[in-house]
Amino acid sequence: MPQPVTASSSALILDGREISLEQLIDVAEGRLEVCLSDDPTFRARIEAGPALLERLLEEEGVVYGVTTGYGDSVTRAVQGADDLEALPRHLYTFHGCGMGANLDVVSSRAVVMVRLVSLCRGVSGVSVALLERLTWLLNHDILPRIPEEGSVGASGDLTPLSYVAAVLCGEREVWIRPAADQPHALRPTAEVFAEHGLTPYVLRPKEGLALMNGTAVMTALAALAFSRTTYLSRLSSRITALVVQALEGNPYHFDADLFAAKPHPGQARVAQWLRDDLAHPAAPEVDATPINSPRLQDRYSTRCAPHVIGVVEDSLDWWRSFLETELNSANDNPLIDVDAGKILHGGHFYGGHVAMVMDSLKIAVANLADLLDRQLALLVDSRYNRGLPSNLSGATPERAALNHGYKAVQIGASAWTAEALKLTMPASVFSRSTECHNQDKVSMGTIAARDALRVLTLVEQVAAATLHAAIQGTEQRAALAGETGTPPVLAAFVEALRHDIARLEEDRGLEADLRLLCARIRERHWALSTGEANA
Ligand SMILES: N[C@@H](Cc1ccc(O)cc1)C(=O)O
Repeated sequence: MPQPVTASSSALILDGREISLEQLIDVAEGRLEVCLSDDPTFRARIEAGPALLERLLEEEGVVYGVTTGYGDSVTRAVQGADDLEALPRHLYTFHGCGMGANLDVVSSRAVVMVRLVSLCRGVSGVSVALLERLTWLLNHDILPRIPEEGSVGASGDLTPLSYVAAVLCGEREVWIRPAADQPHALRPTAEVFAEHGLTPYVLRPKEGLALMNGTAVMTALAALAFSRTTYLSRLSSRITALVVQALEGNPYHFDADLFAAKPHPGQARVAQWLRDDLAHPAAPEVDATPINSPRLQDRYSTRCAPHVIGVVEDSLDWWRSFLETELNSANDNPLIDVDAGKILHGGHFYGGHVAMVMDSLKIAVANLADLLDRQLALLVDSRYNRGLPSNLSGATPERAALNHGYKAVQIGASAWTAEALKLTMPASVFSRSTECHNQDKVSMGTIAARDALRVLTLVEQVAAATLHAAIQGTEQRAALAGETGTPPVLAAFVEALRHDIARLEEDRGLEADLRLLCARIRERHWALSTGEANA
């Protein structure tokens, strides 16, 4: 029996209470351990579920998935102690048909954590021993290998979650670090358990369904996508400020009075960030000279940036609300309501809310790529960039003919943007009737979440490309404008970036720079809020 980790200040105590998306991400990214509460009330509440089931079985009651076949096979009775014990084993076994790439280690951790949080609600009929096994996996950083394809997102994520159930029972493979300083590698679960003196877990009636018949994979992936989106949205605002600065754009497009007239709060927040970054608090009054700005109106990719990025910012609250409700819900079937003394048969494994969040998030995020790609197009084109070199080449005038600066980077950004936009097709509208028409309306939430993550990767690449060019453009503008110079927040940011990437003078391949910038974005390297120091 694995020993529970004792609570330490850095451990998140799980006792059936709600957790936030941020806490989930901290666990997934390995910053936070979890600890199952030893509060007797919590443990008694959990144990009451399997006890009620046992009682029902003794009285020969009928419970879906415990004394019946699964799904459409509900009409087949399963009887006899041996068959009742074998049933959950069959469930994960016949679902062992996952395909596609394996989820990475962070995603696998998130999946295990999301399932654990849900089962801790105490209405899924699992034992404390099963919760302890899941906790043990997380704290030993031993994680199931989970192939990412094969879920229709209602009946939850049956096939990918079968890999969690099978691992608890000592089967299939786990990710484990060979040594503390080495990356995770795959090994047979049985071998790893033997080394830890851990016997395979034997699932009790209903525990297979409780583990698999829920939305943990899509919710875990969605939480990771949400987290990446919050940073990308803020970074897109910073990049926009650099582009406005490099293009000598009109900073008064972000005036506070202007945004008070159309007061979407997230959009107003982006305008505020732009005002702070550009150090332009307010537009001048009409009788001041010069009127407003030498260029009255910029193109939409800068003038309307708060309106594009604002859609992301204003959606964060409802995305969070859907995802946190799903994360903290019991989403399997049937539920065991001990207080009411009821077995409740329903369809909480239907991941429609996650699907909706992911379909809309990927559309809003792909629009960030489109915005940044248009900004990059203005930067590199000497017809629009107000005196900056063609393709922002940093070469000396004598070598200008030979050098092509950001030409290929811009072509790359166009390709990544097109690919991101192409992936915005909603997944949730592609329901298929399946499993002999028992699952005749499904959510496709897991596909939506996987799409969203791919879109995010592409948009982060576009952000890296535009950022690289934008700091080059900002420096070139400063050189042209002389002492009027770069606003302090932007100057500090450019300086921080110059620790990582050199100015582009003579042509050079920028793959390594772009990969480094993408990694920096993923690790939220720069503190972007006004007033915070840059990393
Ligand atoms: N979620 C299904 C159960 C199910 C489980 C496994 C399956 O292979 C199919 C269906 C239901 O409750 O109706």
